[in-house]
Amino acid sequence: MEKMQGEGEVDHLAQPSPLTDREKVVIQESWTKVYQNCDDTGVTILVRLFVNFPSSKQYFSQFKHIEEAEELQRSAQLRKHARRVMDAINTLVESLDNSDKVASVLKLVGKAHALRHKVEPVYFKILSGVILEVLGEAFPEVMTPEVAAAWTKLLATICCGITAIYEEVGWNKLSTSTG
Ligand code: HEM
Repeated sequence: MEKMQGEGEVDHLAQPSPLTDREKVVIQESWTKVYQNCDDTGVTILVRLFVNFPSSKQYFSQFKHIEEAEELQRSAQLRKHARRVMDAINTLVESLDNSDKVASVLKLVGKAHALRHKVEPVYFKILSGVILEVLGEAFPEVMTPEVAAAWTKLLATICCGITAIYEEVGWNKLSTSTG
């Protein structure tokens, strides 16, 4: 049976302390390498999410019934979403010193996924664990313990911000009222 806990240590309920200047720098430096391989890394992350947590496919009309990793990898809808996730993370990483920009990106993503795509917020936590795992495997020389700790904090901040938007748009009320 599929595990529903994120694989990493990201806890979307605990509001992390703000990133330090040093953490911002190590995130930005490490991201440069990751973003150079944006398409491959994004697709690897999304395929891992959908293979390890098959229920996360339910929201995607074009590949929700596909099980084979190779076939998932070729899906245009998956590849498009991978690119969007990576581009959004890129904007966040570039804007670590601009809290208004970070808040507006999280608001857009949170609102669209809650209201339009109706994605359970737990999947953001699960995805964060998968991101940490794949970055650690694909870039072992970059993801030192210090860098991984900074990424864990950034991803927890993202999950926390998105969960706050879900609450703001009444996600609890909506999901309990529909059973
Ligand atoms: C950091 C995490 C994520 C980011 C930055 C992100 C970003 C985006 C963006 C920019 C779009 C396109 C614009 C829109 O329709 O709102 C999108 C669409 C979508 N996202 Fe996400 N997403 C994330 C995580 C997830 C997760 C965890 C799921 C579900 C398990 C999900 C499911 C969807 C679906 C179903 C669509 C519509 C796809 C389509 O119409 O082809 N997203 N996402």
